[in-house]
Amino acid sequence: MEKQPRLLASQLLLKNSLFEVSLNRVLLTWKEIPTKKKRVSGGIHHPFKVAGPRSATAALAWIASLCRVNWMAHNLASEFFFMSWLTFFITSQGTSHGVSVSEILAVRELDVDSGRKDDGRWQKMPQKSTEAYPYAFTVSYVERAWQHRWRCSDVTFHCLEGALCQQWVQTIREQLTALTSRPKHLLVYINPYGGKQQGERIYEQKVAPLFTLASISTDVIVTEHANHARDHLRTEAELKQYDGVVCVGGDGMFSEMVHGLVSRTQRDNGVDQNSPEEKLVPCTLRIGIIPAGSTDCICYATVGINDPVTSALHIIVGDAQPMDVCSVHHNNTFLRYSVSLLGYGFYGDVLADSERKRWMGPARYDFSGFKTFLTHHYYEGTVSFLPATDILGTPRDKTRCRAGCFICQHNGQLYSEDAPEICETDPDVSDSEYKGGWRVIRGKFLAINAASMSCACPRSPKGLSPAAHLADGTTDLILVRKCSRFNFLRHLLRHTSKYDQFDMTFVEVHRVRRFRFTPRYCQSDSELDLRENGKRLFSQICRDHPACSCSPAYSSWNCDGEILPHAAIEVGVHCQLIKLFARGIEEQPVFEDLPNPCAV
Ligand SMILES: CCCCCCCCCCCCC/C=C/[C@@H](O)[C@H](COP(=O)(O)O)NC(=O)CCCCCCCCCCCCCCC
Ligand SMILES: Nc1ncnc2c1ncn2[C@@H]1O[C@H](COP(=O)(O)OP(=O)(O)O)[C@@H](O)[C@H]1O
Ligand SMILES: [Ca+2]
Repeated sequence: MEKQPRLLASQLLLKNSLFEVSLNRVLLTWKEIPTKKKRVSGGIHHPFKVAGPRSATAALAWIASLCRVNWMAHNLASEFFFMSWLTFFITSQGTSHGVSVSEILAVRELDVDSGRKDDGRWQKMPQKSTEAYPYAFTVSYVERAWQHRWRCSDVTFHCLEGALCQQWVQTIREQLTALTSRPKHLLVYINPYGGKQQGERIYEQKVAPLFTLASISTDVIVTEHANHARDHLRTEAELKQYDGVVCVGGDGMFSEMVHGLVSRTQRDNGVDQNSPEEKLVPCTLRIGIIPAGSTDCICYATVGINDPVTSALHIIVGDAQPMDVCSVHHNNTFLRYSVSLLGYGFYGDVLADSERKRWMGPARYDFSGFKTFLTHHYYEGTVSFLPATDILGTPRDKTRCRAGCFICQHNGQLYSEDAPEICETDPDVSDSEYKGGWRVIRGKFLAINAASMSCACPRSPKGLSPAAHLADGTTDLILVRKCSRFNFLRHLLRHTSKYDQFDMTFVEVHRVRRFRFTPRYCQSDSELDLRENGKRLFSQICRDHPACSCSPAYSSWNCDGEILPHAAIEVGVHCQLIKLFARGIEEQPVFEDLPNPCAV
């Protein structure tokens, strides 16, 4: 018979019950061995959950309170998850449990006599176990909680013999060492001023202990100024010694990481970033995000929640999620990269206004959003784009980009083969033209948004473009034409409800590979300075068009939370240029007889 050194099956004691514990290459399982003497009395017996309700009454009260909170928040998705969790809770009944080896975080021996684990933590041991089964080891593993949150759980097994205990610990450690995708050494940048200015505290209290538990060593840099992390990554950091880089902050901080890493990779490979047509070289190091910012949309859209512990656990287990990156150029000069939102008009104006109100923290976006909504400016210009017609998926799909997304895999392969550009015609659109596969649209726009991913965030859990994909090599170009304030409000509100924000006459959406924007009153490059010329043009336009609503000539581009210095830009998508320590949003169980709230 073939020898399987990693396979163990032992009778171990767990909370005063005997369990058969086994381990193979993919799963650690423990199953209660029924004994006639043993009788579970009083409520639901649930020996595995370390942090959870201890009796049936407590459990029901806990679930009821959470459901109530969810109901108040109108968050149906979380309720469905709770129902499925409840199913597990009742059916598990304390008899069997399984944990994927890939989700084991650590294993350590327990010094039963002193009640101390070998990592120095103290724990009270049950009296009976210590007498009969004097050796013990603890396995820490990932447990799924509500709304895509992950938590670290512990389970402690007791053994009759020391040798058996050691064999278990050693075998599990071997299994973990064999997981080559896990990082061992990380470079961490903390923005102490992001979001509510809690970055350092979040890292020290919630993340560092988990990294220590998982034997991950770190070099930590607390940034001293904006672009500190970007410049350090681009020029100084000795990247060879790290398995990944991590930022603690918001989307702006993540953007710094992307710029540092992508620029460094291009420089090392002799690629000129200033050429818009240049094929960029993908980065090998993965980026982790510990959310501590204002919007946290990258984290929310790649993990499903902006929760520091969840993100830390995704880093520890060594997840990898490829992501598209847009390059933004102006007149053959590189400006910036974007991974989430490129927004002209509404989102550009919101950002420009909110920058002056940083002291308000994350609420600045709501304040400036309200103000910008009231000003109701529109902007004239020409958008030309190259539709992505040869790929799977459209922006109006009901399917969503989720962990293991088939569309991202399929289109990713297609892009690596340099798919040809396809020319299409659409006679229905009167103000559009076609030039060599490019489509040209002129008009007055309240907003021009390009979403390379859904841009889901706590403000809009389905995002700006709910069907956008993280790694399909395209961006969804959303054009919101001039309309009444009431209609624009309806459009905005639909971002927060199940209704389709694109199903409105003044909104169109295209899945594109490249696009360009030229404002109507575009000046030659030398004289185009938004801030200086803006006021002059504003009055000129108003003189020329007395009936207009006094909109200025230019807005600014919001590029992942940074203002771009030019309005005329050219954008290209680079498929799967970077990788994150994430796996995409995991599907939550859906009950067949009920509508899936995530799918509307
Ligand atoms: C009426 C409610 C309307 C809600 C509409 C919400 C749509 C939200 C989509 C947000 C997409 C966010 C994309 C991410 C951008 C970030 O890269 C970037 C930087 O993030 P960081 O500061 O964490 O570094 N964040 C941003 O640019 C912030 C954009 C946030 C826009 C919030 C807009 C709120 C609008 C409120 C309008 C209120 C109208 C009320 C009328 C009665
Ligand atoms: N030490 C620092 N001092 C000032 N600004 C910083 C520092 N470190 C990073 N930044 C900048 O702060 C901006 C906001 O950071 P971010 O972490 O995204 O928070 P938020 O989500 O609140 O905007 C980013 O543009 C980043 O470049
Ligand atoms: Ca994409």
